[in-house]
Amino acid sequence: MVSENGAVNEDLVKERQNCSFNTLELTHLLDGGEAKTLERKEREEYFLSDPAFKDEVPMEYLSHQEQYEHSVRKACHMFRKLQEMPHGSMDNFREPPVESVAQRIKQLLGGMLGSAILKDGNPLALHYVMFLPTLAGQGTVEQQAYWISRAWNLEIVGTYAQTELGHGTFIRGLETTATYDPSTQEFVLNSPTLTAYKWWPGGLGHTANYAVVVAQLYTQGKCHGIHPFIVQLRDEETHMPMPGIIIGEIGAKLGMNTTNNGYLGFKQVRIPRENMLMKNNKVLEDGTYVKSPSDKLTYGTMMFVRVVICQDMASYLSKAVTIATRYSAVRHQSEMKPGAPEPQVLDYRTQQYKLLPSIASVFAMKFSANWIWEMYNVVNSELDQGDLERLPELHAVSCCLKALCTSDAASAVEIVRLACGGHGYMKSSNLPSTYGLVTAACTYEGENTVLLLQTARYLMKTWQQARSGQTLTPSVAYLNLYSDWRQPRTVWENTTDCVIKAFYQVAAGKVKAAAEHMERRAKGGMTPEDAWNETSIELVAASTAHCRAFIVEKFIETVSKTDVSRPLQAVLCQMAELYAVYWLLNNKGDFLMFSNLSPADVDGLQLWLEQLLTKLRPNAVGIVDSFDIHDDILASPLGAWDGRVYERLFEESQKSPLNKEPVNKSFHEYMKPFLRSNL
Ligand SMILES: CCCCCCCC/C=C\CCCC(=O)SCCNC(=O)CCNC(=O)[C@H](O)C(C)(C)COP(=O)(O)OP(=O)(O)OC[C@H]1O[C@@H](n2cnc3c(N)ncnc32)[C@H](O)[C@@H]1OP(=O)(O)O
Ligand SMILES: Cc1cc2nc3c(=O)[nH]c(=O)nc-3n(C[C@H](O)[C@H](O)[C@H](O)COP(=O)(O)OP(=O)(O)OC[C@H]3O[C@@H](n4cnc5c(N)ncnc54)[C@H](O)[C@@H]3O)c2cc1C
Repeated sequence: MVSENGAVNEDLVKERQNCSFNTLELTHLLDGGEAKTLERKEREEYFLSDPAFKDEVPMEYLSHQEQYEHSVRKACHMFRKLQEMPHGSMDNFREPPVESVAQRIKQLLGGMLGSAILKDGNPLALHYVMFLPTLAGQGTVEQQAYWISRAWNLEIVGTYAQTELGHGTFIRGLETTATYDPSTQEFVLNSPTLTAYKWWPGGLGHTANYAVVVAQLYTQGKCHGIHPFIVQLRDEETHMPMPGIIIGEIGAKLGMNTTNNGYLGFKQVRIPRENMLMKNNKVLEDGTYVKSPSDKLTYGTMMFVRVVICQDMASYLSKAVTIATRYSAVRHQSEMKPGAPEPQVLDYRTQQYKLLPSIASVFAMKFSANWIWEMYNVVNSELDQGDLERLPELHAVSCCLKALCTSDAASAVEIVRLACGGHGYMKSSNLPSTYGLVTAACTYEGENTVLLLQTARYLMKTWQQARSGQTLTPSVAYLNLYSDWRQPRTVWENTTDCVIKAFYQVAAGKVKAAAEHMERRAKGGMTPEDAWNETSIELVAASTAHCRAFIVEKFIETVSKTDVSRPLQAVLCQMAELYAVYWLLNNKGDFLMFSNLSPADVDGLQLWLEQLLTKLRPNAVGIVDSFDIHDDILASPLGAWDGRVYERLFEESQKSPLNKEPVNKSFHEYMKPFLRSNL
């Protein structure tokens, strides 16, 4: 079934002919309307048609240093083009406020355009993703006016230096100190130990010349906890490290090798008092400390990034499933029936089970990412008005959503990579590096287990409120409804209403079980902290169940409210059902324990899942086509639109530097003498 002369692969042609809905309609829905699709395509054309972004030699064949140098060149060119972008599509891009344009930055830096231009990470990403948002979120109006305009115009390049060699999660335990000296009105930054060295910040190694540094603030002999400071790291002209700054790159990693993650030590480095970001807490000239209404406002940038990561994961996963689904339509293997032609691997039920729930996950992530982005904006404007009431809820939802979106994306990318057999193991397939980018997000911006435990903390509190009969906010209101799983069981039905209810019953059951087990341990004499630690496996499970219920509900709700044609509505409903039934069956023990599901209902659910796979199979290629991902963004011989998988794989092999000469010199130097010696 190999096409000739560059024609589209015949299998893909048939798949596209058999698609039951209008793929353009779904593209527009996902982009947010036809105009947005056009804008996106214009933007893609503007960047991707530029020869300066083409790699003569694939990045994987370059040295670590060359990879970095190419990435800096491309990143600078990308942001130059951004500044020069023709009027119309990006006209307010040059203007702060930063967060209002964060969505556009996401499109550039994130899993779509960004990863097409800079395949293994962007050395300038932290400047946009964390340095600028921290200036905007933590700086006073005067600080914003000075620093944001310098950063926005790329007169300076910044990063966000929080994590240290000794501490990433426990930020109250950071060791870097910033001690106020009222005689000179300066802060003195110091790294008292090796473990106090900053470790990990993106772009810190050799790219940034400034950083927001998070350090323990000392003034008038007292420590006031961690605060953000702007520190100059390198000379603006020569780029040499400033006096007292010890700086470099941390070394090669599983992925993200061009983000230039760095280390940073301070030897009594002095900065002006005005360099402490003082929107929330302040230090006056005489050293008096003025506290803000909540210390947690200092954590605002982390919250912002956790929210945007969800969207980013949807982008990476949509690429991976597009590659694997198109490949599975083109790939033929084995015999389903004796003597019959080799079927497309997409026709194997097990292959459908790998691909279709992963495709459904893209929608689930997109819809919940949109929801949390809106909530973030609303709560953030409330915070600006001094109303902190919904901050804990936003923190709880953003923590668990970040954790589930990243861990689901990492598992699904690996599942679909394996679904491509040997070819998925090739770097050129782009699946290994996509995995590297996605799995990193399980750790950065809050390690996932730790974040799930943050949500659990909130759930334990709301559980106590539910028990005392208080009304709860919408995201946890189910705890009032389903607090007793021993209530009489009703009949199970294979309907979305019954399924949503069951997900919430499971979440409530797990929250209750964790709370009771913790209480029992405390009553038995354990300290609350020990009881928490002993119960933490169940606490993580409760948080996960809470978040899964929420994602399932948002998916089903969004699909049912979406105004689209009937054929598309049918496909979206099937996707939402598949997502729900897949996760239900994967955790059936929980559902048997806490919901109306009984063992006799499980066969029916399995059948429902299989029926959904059958219904969705003919539309698999159509759905991933609707993601409308440019071939240069997919960057994979397995996933290109035309399906010329084998020709492209062969072309890619020719780029190996080893194939430049028929005999490698190692033959003469080592092999030949060795072989001769054996004669
Ligand atoms: C452009 C699009 C592409 C995006 C892709 C980005 C690519 C860029 C690549 C990489 C960037 C990565 C950058 C980083 O990793 S920066 C470093 C991030 N570090 C972390 O996230 C550290 C994680 N640790 C923490 O957040 C915290 O330490 C903690 C685990 C939450 C614990 O904090 P702490 O010990 O102070 O708090 P307590 O546990 O005692 O809790 C105290 C109460 O505060 C509440 N809390 C905690 N955090 C927050 C918050 N952010 N907002 C609001 N409230 C918060 C907590 O719930 C407690 O409340 P309670 O009422 O129970 O007392
Ligand atoms: C690719 C990448 C980019 C990064 N970029 C930046 C950056 O730009 N700026 C920056 O400041 N940082 C950055 N980081 C650091 C990142 O934020 C931290 O790695 C992350 O917060 C986790 O901290 P840790 O590495 O110290 O892990 P640890 O906290 O040491 O985690 C190790 C293990 O301990 C467990 N653990 C820790 N605490 C608890 C607890 N309370 N309860 C239960 N279990 C616990 C964790 O679950 C985990 O299993 C980056 C990291 C990566 C991987």
